[in-house]
Amino acid sequence: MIEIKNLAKKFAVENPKKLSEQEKKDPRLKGRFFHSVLDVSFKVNQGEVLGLLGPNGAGKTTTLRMLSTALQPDQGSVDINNVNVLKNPLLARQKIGFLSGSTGLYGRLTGRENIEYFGQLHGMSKSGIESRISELSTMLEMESFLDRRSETFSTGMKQKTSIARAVVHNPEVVILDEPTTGLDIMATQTVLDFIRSLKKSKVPVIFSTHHLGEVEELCDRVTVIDKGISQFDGSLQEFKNQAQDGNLHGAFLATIQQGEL
Ligand SMILES: Nc1ncnc2c1ncn2[C@@H]1O[C@H](COP(=O)(O)OP(=O)(O)OP(=O)(O)O)[C@@H](O)[C@H]1O
Repeated sequence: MIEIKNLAKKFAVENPKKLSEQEKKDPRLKGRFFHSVLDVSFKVNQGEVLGLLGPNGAGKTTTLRMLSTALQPDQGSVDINNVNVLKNPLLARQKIGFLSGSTGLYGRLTGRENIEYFGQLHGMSKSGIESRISELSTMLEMESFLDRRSETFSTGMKQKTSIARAVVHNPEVVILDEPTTGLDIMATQTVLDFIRSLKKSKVPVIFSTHHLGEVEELCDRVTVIDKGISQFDGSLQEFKNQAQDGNLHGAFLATIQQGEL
């Protein structure tokens, strides 16, 4: 189980002129600081998949980066199976598999070598890494390109390799930042099937997305972040109930409108 309580993160604004017009009008801009995340809380149980939704700039990536310990929160707590992971980032990295939107692969290494390298960083044995790569390459349909240099990869091949690399150490929780962005229909389906298989093996998954179809297909729980605040956190059915006709687009818009009242 992973529980996030009252996370907050602000960034110093180095050059106010560089802010977008939208950010200049955003109530989260207070003096020299932009409060990207003000108050985000949610919870995912064993074997549940949580979809993190929100408009552009809502604070989803900042939240996920705090969960993965890439960013230190100003406030709040992250517990995985009742262990406060923020107090122990090394333990957190063992427990969490994180796919960030911007992780680059080492172009001169093959797909396999990229994944192996991360397995080594996690202290896995050679044979453990080998059998895990074989398992992941089947699940993510990577066999045909696994031994090619990753600089030659398509977007889909890169993404599959990045996902395999993120979960090579069999993490207790998997966090994916927009895992299907830029992927074609086949690659998207493979990634969604992979999330489904994590769910089957009871690994909680948190993923951000702008695709409501993916939420309908996969998610048990939904959290909607708007302007740095979790405006909704509940089951998929509770989320659907936000709209009179149970339509996810309607539920999303109703949640955002409620937050603006
Ligand atoms: N390092 C930083 N310094 C200053 N501002 C930042 C920093 N990182 C994020 N922000 C700002 O915080 C806000 C939230 O950004 P974030 O990337 O978390 O949004 P998001 O919900 O993931 O958006 P999207 O759906 O567009 O990916 C944005 O206005 C962004 O410009």
